[in-house]
Amino acid sequence: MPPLHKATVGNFETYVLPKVVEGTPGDKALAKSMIDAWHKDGILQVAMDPVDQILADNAFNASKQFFARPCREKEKYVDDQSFSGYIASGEEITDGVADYSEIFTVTKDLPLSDPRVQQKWPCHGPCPWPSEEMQNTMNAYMAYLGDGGEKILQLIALGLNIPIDSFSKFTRDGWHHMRVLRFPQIDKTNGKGKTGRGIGSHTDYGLLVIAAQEHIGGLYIRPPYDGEKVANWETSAAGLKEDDEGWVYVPPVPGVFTVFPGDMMQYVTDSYLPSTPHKVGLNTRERFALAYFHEPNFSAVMRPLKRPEEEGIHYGTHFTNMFMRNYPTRVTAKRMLEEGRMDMLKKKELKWE
Ligand SMILES: O=C(O)CCC(=O)C(=O)O
Ligand SMILES: [Fe+2]
Repeated sequence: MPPLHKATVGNFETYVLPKVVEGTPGDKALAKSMIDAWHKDGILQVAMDPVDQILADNAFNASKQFFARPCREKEKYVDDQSFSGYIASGEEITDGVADYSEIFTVTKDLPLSDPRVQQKWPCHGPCPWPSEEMQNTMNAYMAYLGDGGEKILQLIALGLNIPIDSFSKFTRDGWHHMRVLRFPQIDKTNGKGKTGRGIGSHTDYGLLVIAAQEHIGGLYIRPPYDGEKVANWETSAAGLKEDDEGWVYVPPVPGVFTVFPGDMMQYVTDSYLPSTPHKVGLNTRERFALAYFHEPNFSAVMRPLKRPEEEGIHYGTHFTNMFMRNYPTRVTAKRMLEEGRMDMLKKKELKWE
C-alpha cells in the first residue's frame, strides 16, 4: 500500500459476466448480488477471460512505451478541439491542487470532417494518436470494455426490476472515453503537486467507471455511507474528505477490472447507486492504470427514472464543465472560450429529447 495514506485494505466481490444478458433467473441473481456489492463496498471486480486479458496487457505495454518517450515529444500529442491527448504530470487540477498523474486521454476520435466537429460542438475533435499501434491497441481494449459496460448496464437494470434497456438506451454512440495513466514514484515527482498525492478525491461523470491497474497499487475508494450523498453535478465532489477516515485501498488483483457507478448513475437512480468517491496515492514505485468511462451519448438528457418529468441533466454539459474545471489552461479550454463554444451547449440540436 502506498505510504502516507490511512486506509483499510479491501477484498471485493468478483463476478463473471455472461456472454449475453438474457434476463434469466441466473442473470437476475447475479445482478442483485452486484448491486449488493456496490451498496456494501462501493466497487466490484469482474474477471477477464484469458483472451481479453491479452487486450489489457497490450494496452499496458502500449502505455509504457508511450510514457517512456521524452517529454518534448509527448507534449506534441495534444488536440485543441477535443480534450484528447497528453496531459503532463502536474497539469491536471483536482480541487485546486495539481495532480501528479501523467495521462493520455482518449475521447471519441472524430475526423475534422465530422459534422459535429465542423459545427464546433464543445469537446468534439480528433484524438492525436502517437502511433497507429497505440490507436489499434487502445481501441481494441476500449471496445472490449464497451461490451462489458453494456452488459453491466443491462444487469443493473434487471437487478432493479426495471426494463433492461433503462440505462443502455442512453449509450447509443456513447461518449465513452479512457484515461491512460502513469503515476510517478513518490520520491520522483516534479514538485508541482502535494507529496504522496496522485489524484485528489473525486467522483467521475457518467454511468460506469471501469478501471484496471497493474501490480503496483494506489487507488482508494470510499464505500457508501448513510447520509453521505454529494451531487457532483450541483456541488463539486472534488477534494471531499480527502484526508478523512473511511478510505479503503483497492489492492491490485491479477486478471480483473473494477467497476463502480458514476455521477449519472447516481442521478438517474436518485442516489440509490451513488457515484463512488475515489483518489490515488503515489507508491514507492511508478504505477500504471487504465480508467475507462462508460457514458451516455454527449447529447443525452438524463432524468431520474422515477421522475421523468424533471428538467434533467444534459450529460454533454456536465462533461464539458468537468473538463473545463480540470484543465483550465489547456489549449482546448482556451479555444472553447475564445470561440464561445460553451454557449452551444444550450442549443436544441445538442440535446436528445
Ligand atoms: O488510477 C486509478 O486507478 C484511477 C484513476 C482515476 O480515478 C481517474 O482517472 O479518474
Ligand atoms: Fe477517477
